[in-house]
Amino acid sequence: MTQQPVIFIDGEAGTTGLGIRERLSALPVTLHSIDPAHRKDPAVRKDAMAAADLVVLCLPDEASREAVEMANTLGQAAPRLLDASTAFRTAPGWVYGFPELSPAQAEAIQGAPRVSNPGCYPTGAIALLRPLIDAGIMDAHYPVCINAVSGYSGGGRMMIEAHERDGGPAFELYGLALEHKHVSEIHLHAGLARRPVFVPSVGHFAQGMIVSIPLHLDDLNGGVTGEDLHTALAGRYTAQDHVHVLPADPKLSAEALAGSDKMELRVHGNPHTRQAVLTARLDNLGKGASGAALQNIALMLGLTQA
Ligand SMILES: NC(=O)C1=CN([C@@H]2O[C@H](COP(=O)(O)OP(=O)(O)OC[C@H]3O[C@@H](n4cnc5c(N)ncnc54)[C@H](OP(=O)(O)O)[C@@H]3O)[C@@H](O)[C@H]2O)C=CC1
Ligand SMILES: CC(=O)N[C@@H](CCC(=O)OP(=O)(O)O)C(=O)O
Repeated sequence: MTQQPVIFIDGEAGTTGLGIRERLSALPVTLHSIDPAHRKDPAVRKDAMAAADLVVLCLPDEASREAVEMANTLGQAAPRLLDASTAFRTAPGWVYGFPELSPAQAEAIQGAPRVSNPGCYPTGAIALLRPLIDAGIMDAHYPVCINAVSGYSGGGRMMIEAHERDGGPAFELYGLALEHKHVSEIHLHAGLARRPVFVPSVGHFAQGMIVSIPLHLDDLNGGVTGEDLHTALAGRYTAQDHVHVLPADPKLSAEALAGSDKMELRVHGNPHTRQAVLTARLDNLGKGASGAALQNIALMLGLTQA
């Protein structure tokens, strides 16, 4: 009998770590767990890293950087790494773990020693923008503005506790200093030349997300219509299991995909006003975090999800 690959989730008890652990039953792998009482003990974590083929880091950014340093000290015995934090998403030497990014990306992830799992908001924004820029429909200098709303689980354990214990706020804009940690990731991987304006928000619901991007069609190239945008997106994702391009819907609830690892893209165009709104709907904990991590784990280990 061939041995199953061994996975260690550093941060297994956190929101993202738990989501990945639950999903691992869909893959033929062995999970190497450590005693939760020792979850921050460097010696115990280093031994677990040495025992693993793949380590999934589900830690705050600074702890992720320290974990990578720890893995580096293992030299030849260092495991492959998948990092769920923001720390390495634009870093040289890391492959961006969004398999649908381009036709070559899944293969790049398969062979990569270090993969960064995308952010939840960037997953939606990049999925909408990158195909339009690659197709020459949107100029890379287009002044992109991105609005988004997330469920409170996106803020991790602290925000979950604040909402579930104290009950609010019902809806809150944040990131209004326009320096949200996801902007550089969107800027780079969407292929934009100009820094986008990004306005995130959080609502009093646990899971779900909508990313929306308003467009003036006359400022795109070639007199395009909403149908042209739909065709460009649909053509790009036709063979993808996790990304679906659907007809416009006059109303979208952010919670509809809670518990799912899929993402829905739509183009809401108005031919009279020559305007459109692109939307991506996903679960911030699904395709926005743990579901995407599972896709990357399967690719990196050459496994098929059950
Ligand atoms: N929640 C989300 O929607 C998403 C989160 N992410 C990213 O995933 C990462 C984890 O986030 P999330 O799961 O939400 O966070 P949580 O706060 O829910 O979990 C983080 C876990 O890491 C543990 N931890 C903290 N510091 C260390 C350390 N030095 N050594 C070992 N363990 C440590 C924490 O333990 P303790 O609680 O005891 O401190 C906790 O169990 C973050 O980088 C986040 O940005 C990515 C996509 C979406
Ligand atoms: C609602 C909320 O607070 N969301 C988080 C983003 C979720 C997250 O942690 O994103 P990463 O994938 O980059 O880790 C935030 O805006 O910081």
